[in-house]
Amino acid sequence: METDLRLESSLWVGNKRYLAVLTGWHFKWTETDKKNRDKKTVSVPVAEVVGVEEGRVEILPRKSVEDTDKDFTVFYVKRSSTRNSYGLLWRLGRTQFSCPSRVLRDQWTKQLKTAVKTHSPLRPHRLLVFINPYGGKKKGRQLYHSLVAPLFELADISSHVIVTERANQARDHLLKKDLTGFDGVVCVGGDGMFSEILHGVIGRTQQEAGVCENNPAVTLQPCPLHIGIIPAGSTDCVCYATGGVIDPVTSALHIIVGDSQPLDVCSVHYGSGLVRYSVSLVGYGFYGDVLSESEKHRWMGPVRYDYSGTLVYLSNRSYAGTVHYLPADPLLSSPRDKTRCLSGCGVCARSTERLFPNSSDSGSLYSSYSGQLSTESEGEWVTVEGRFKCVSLTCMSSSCARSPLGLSPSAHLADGTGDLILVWNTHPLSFLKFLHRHTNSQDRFDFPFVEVHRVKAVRFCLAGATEEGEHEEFGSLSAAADGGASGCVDAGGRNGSQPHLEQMRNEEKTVTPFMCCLCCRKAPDVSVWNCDGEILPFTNISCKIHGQLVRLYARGIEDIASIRSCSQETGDCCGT
Ligand SMILES: Nc1ncnc2c1ncn2[C@@H]1O[C@H](COP(=O)(O)OP(=O)(O)OP(=O)(O)O)[C@@H](O)[C@H]1O
Ligand SMILES: CCCCCCCCCCCCC/C=C/[C@@H](O)[C@H](CO)NC(=O)CCCCC
Ligand SMILES: [Ca+2]
Repeated sequence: METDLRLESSLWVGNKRYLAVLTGWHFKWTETDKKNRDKKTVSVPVAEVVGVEEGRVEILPRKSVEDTDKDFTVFYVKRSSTRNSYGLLWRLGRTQFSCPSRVLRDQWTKQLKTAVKTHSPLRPHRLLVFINPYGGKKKGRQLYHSLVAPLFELADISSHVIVTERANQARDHLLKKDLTGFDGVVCVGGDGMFSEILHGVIGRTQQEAGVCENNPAVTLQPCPLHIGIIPAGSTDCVCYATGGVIDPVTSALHIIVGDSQPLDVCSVHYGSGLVRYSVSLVGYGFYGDVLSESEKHRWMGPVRYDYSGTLVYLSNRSYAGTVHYLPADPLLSSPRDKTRCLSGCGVCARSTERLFPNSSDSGSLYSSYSGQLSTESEGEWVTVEGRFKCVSLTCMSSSCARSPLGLSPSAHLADGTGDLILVWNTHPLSFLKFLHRHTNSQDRFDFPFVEVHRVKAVRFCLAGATEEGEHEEFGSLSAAADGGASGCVDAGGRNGSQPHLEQMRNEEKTVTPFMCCLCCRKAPDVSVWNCDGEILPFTNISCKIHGQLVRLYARGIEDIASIRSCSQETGDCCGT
């Protein structure tokens, strides 16, 4: 195949002559002088070619085509670093080539298009796009139409766009409507909008596979539809943590080239029911209180979190509880090993082999997934009881602009584990130091009142609450040998009605002390759980991490050093 696709000829860019070569994987052009000596080379991986057009074409600020016989234009990914982010910005590079003849021009465009098809099999052809017009600074619709839609058009992607009119419309659509022909789902919005898509995509997949989501012991079916995120929210934590930048053009280009980043998902259960899924934060205490306070100040927009964070910090609360956790294998990785999960991460790749052992290629999208319960041995549960400032569980680093290394800088996106961070009650100034370290690269776990554990599952109990009943449901992760499909009740999020949870919610309310407001003198005994920015109506919850349950159109955070060393130079840039 390599040899079939090879093409080599002289081409002109402006008034300079280049030797252009298309091998299987790369399209390169090298400037040559009159004595045929090589000067600089531009090399673009074929998988990062966005589009090939006949003539002299521009797409931004608006599309213009000069339909000449001997010219063609190549659009491709061009990288640049950014000052306040860890990842790389992707921009649209563009080079216009002139050929000596029309025949050669047609040969180049045909070969390039074939090479692109061959080397990026996961490129989407048809996408379902949901825009939340009210997310973040309310610019989602404008961002999509001005920056993203022209790129999708250039890449021959057809999209069905739905501007949402209510919360949960996107989730309900994914659960109920015909999704035939779509390769992926794109959300234009923030973490809340992503969460809707996540629930829709996971729920739909389990529904079609006959798997019960309520049972924490069951192995959920990985989702075939990819999810793309065009960031237009307040925190955009999922986008930041999976790419290192918050930038609509970068996200659109990752979607176009069909990048595929697996992501761990945590299911949160109460008793025998699924409550929600989470990818970034399941947090009790400080983060729950900040969220609950910030909901009163939504009108402030993204600064509501800073305002509420200050108020909650000043209220100096801590909460009693018992945390049970199931440690992950300490030989595989550790939350304090000072490594970072970067694009092509070895820890995540080895987890793919462990999670999907019969698959020869992780890119084959779970082709050998059997739907069986995990055979991994369960290990010993550990119990910790005390008073905490906060209890946080995160499946990934949860980095965001506020905290560029996140809650747990060495957490992995796709290793099948989460990091449990326990912050014991401490002096307010010590807690402030801990919080402050989230804004820089100092070790946030290097305090005597902080512990962090890499885990597969967690349970939380209010102090004094009996564990009976609840624990029987979750005591053994491998107990539900029926695959979970039998006797299952409708899971939370499936269609908006959650009758089994509604009843339990009422029961729990009768034993949960009233959550008082900040102006009361007496501090409340009980906090709330923040689950990816949603307040949970339960306190005694169980969580289980599902390795690589979904896939995003992303590739993790690119290591700037290794990209620089690959000596890529690019042509002119027509991105924004
Ligand atoms: N048309 C709509 N009207 C009202 N709410 C909506 C609509 N569409 C979606 N939503 C809901 O709005 C909530 C918040 O949206 P989103 O996540 O996009 O922005 P955000 O809250 O500003 O950002 P972040 O979640 O990153 O902090 C989501 O939970 C989503 O369910
Ligand atoms: C002295 C300076 C103190 C600064 C403290 C900074 C600490 C920042 C930690 C950031 C953790 C982000 C975790 C991500 C949570 C998201 O799933 C969720 C939905 O968007 N956001 C929030 O709940 C919003 C929660 C916002 C919490 C602040
Ligand atoms: Ca993980």
